[in-house]
Amino acid sequence: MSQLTPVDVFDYVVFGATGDLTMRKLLPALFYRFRDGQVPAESRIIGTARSKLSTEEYRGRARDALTSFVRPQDQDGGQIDAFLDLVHYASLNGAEADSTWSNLTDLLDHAPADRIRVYYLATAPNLYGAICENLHNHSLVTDASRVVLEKPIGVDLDTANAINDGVGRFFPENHIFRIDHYLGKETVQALIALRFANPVFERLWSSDAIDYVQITAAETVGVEGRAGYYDTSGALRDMIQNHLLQVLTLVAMEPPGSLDADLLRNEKLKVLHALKPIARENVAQVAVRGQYVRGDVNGQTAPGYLEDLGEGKTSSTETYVALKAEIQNWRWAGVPFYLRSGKRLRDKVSEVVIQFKSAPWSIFPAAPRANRLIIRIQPNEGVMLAVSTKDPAKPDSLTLREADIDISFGKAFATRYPDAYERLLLDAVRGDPVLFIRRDEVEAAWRFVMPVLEAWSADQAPLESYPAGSWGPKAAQDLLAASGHAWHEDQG
Ligand SMILES: NC(=O)C1=CN([C@@H]2O[C@H](COP(=O)(O)OP(=O)(O)OC[C@H]3O[C@@H](n4cnc5c(N)ncnc54)[C@H](OP(=O)(O)O)[C@@H]3O)[C@@H](O)[C@H]2O)C=CC1
Ligand SMILES: O=C1O[C@H](COP(=O)(O)O)[C@@H](O)[C@H](O)[C@H]1O
Repeated sequence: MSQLTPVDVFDYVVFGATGDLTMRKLLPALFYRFRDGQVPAESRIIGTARSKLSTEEYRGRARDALTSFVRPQDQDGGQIDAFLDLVHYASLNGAEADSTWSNLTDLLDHAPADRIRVYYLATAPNLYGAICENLHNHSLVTDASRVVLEKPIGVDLDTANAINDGVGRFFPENHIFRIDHYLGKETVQALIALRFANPVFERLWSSDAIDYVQITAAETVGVEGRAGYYDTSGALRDMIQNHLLQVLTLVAMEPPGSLDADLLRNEKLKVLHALKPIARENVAQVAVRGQYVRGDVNGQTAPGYLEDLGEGKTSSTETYVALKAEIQNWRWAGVPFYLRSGKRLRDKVSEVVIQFKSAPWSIFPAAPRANRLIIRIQPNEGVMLAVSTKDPAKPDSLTLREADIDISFGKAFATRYPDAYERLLLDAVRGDPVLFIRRDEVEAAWRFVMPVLEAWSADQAPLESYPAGSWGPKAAQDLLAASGHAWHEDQG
């Protein structure tokens, strides 16, 4: 069983409690932490949404969600019943001042004033400001209250600022927890450990030894049931502005003075500030956008994006992005960071590839391949270092062959990998913001991607197509080939 830090009794109030995120991620995550003994018995999980449901009806929905999204081997009936006893429901429209707020206040007024209260906003982000204002006006924001904001924080810099201003009027910054679930992934945190607990890597971690870096989040799924949201977003907003830039900051940041949340986030922010601004007129040279068309995924024909949207729909929303980022500082000058993310690609894989430079001179008949460090975020979590070694199949010569020093976390640590939300949901209860995004980080990330969004909305760069089940448009290979580089899967 996992070793978890005890937390105080809390009330977790989820706005958007009937939605996909709550059902698929939040309730299962809270259930796992309850099962593992971290949730004190007097705590409550209070769902709210406009749907008129009784607590019993909501518990029925929550039970269905747990049955669908908790691993069968973890579905202990007694534990699920005990967990559901903590669940309550209050029907209300969070965006309307005169809605049925008494359904919520009646529940919360029973709790001691100093009980930890987490308001988790899992609704459309344009409601965040109004919900916070209504919480305030109904005297529901106590000193022990915090608010968790789901992504996306806005669709551009201006809307992000409006959301942050709206929430910031009622919650101080240190009570605002902006979630990026990539930071909750064990392997993303393992990246921090790899870099700063192992000086052997840190000594090599710069342009002295590193040629280029690739950060990939590839998915085989399409837009599933979220086409309405996705078509207004696209891959740049959905994945690059947040998850991939966050991973980039962890790869590139200087060692913080400690694991203190602000010291760590200060270092991440410096990386975002050091990103070379992309001029609108250069977008086509450093960024590729694509949209999937009908193709073959694992032997099955998969529809194209427009078919996924529905008959007769047209759209120029990108489902794939590849981007060349550069960091203007002493450590990273001259080292491209290639980011890419897409839907309906060949494999589901999220990884960081550190491509080291070649040896300056080879004494072997065939030059050794440069070393490559791969941090597998998911699946097959682990760290691999590709090294050249003597080929034992050719005993008469010093012929080289590549082999991996392979630490598979699954083999090394026989433990269940918790879903990212488990850690983050309970970190918010503990008031620990280290794995959450500070407002200035959100703004810096938006500032970086804005010229790309603007150029694309003005059609200043082509929208490439790629077959479902491929690795994306050819233009993404060309982006790297222009500098003599190649994506991991093209390296042979
Ligand atoms: N689903 C996912 O995988 C992910 C989602 N997100 C983000 O999480 C948020 C929620 O997403 P998702 O669950 O998919 O969305 P859904 O559309 O499935 O759910 C939205 C929820 O909000 C409720 N709601 C809508 N309006 C109001 C209102 N005025 N007052 C109170 N409740 C309201 C809805 O219930 P009702 O109609 O009954 O009011 C419903 O429970 C979004 O910001 C999304 O971008 C982020 C990452 C992943
Ligand atoms: O935030 C999001 O992330 C998921 C991918 O998450 P992962 O943990 O499976 O890598 C993505 O499917 C979704 O579109 C996006 O909103």
